[in-house]
Amino acid sequence: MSKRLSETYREYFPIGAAVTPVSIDTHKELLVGHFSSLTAENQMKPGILHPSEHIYNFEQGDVIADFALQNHMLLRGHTLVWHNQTPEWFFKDGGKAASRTLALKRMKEHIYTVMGHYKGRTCAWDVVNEAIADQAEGPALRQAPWLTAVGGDYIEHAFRYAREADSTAKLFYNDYNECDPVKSKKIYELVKSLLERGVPVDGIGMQGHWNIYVPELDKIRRAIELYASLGISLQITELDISLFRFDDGTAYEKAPAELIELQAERYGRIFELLREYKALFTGITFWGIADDDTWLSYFPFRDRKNWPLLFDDQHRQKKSFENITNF
Ligand SMILES: Oc1ccccc1CN[C@@H]1C=C[C@@H](O)[C@H](O)[C@H]1O
Repeated sequence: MSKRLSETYREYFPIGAAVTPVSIDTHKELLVGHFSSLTAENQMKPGILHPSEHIYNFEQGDVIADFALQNHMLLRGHTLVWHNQTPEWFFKDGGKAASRTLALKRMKEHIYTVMGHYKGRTCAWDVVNEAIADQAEGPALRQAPWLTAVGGDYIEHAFRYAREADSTAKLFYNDYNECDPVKSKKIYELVKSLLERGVPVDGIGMQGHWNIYVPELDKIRRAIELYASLGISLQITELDISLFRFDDGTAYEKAPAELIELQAERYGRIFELLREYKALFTGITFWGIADDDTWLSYFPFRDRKNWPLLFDDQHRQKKSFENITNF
């Protein structure tokens, strides 16, 4: 019997995957065999859940939540307050911009309704996603509709509403490029200031959209140590290891063997590091299940094939899988 990923990591942390209502069917064998936590890749975001003020669509999210329940898996909620995949109606009032009061009322109602619907089935929520600007210079917070409508305290309100809505779920601040020395300091300062004001943040989600070159291991280590110094839990929430640097538009028909080898080495080293910090991590989630099911074949370049995960296009275990399970 080949190794089962989640069994191998039973003493370390739950191993999860981002799924869709389609992939829980097409990749069921891999999911049930190797993963113990699920995240809805898109089906629990405002754009799908709450397309207009008085309409909620829980059907797709429920398919994923039901699958997690039936297969005794954890479920991470992703995400409540974000600058992307969030309908414009949240920020409009007739022909003008919604007031701060109206925007906060809608945020509260969204969070209460969505978290209320999944209460008892979600172990954690990415309450706020990607609030920090990537630019080294300028304001710490990225320009975002919630920032424009509410002001800089939109993040604090989101977490307070979330705690009121579901006191059992762990509440995460989630972001990418989270190991960049400049951005990690800004994430740290944001969460530190929230905690100092008694805002209920339970953890930091390090998305982990990495590649075979960067971030270097010492940058990952420094970010882990920096965030851990806040005394909150950590999760890798969207792990994939691209074969390309972010803005490299190179394309291949088939994954070059030497890059797959580099990727396997990289996965091995990264999981060695994560195991070293197992006391800090409460979950490691991959952003997809197998290479035939990755958003990176469509981002940042449309229809440019990528092979960032542990299982290949035919759902076979890659060298990366072996390198993180043989230790
Ligand atoms: O790695 C990035 C680079 C630029 C923008 C966003 C990201 C990551 N952003 C993530 C990726 C995919 C979405 O499905 C997730 O909800 C989002 O959190």
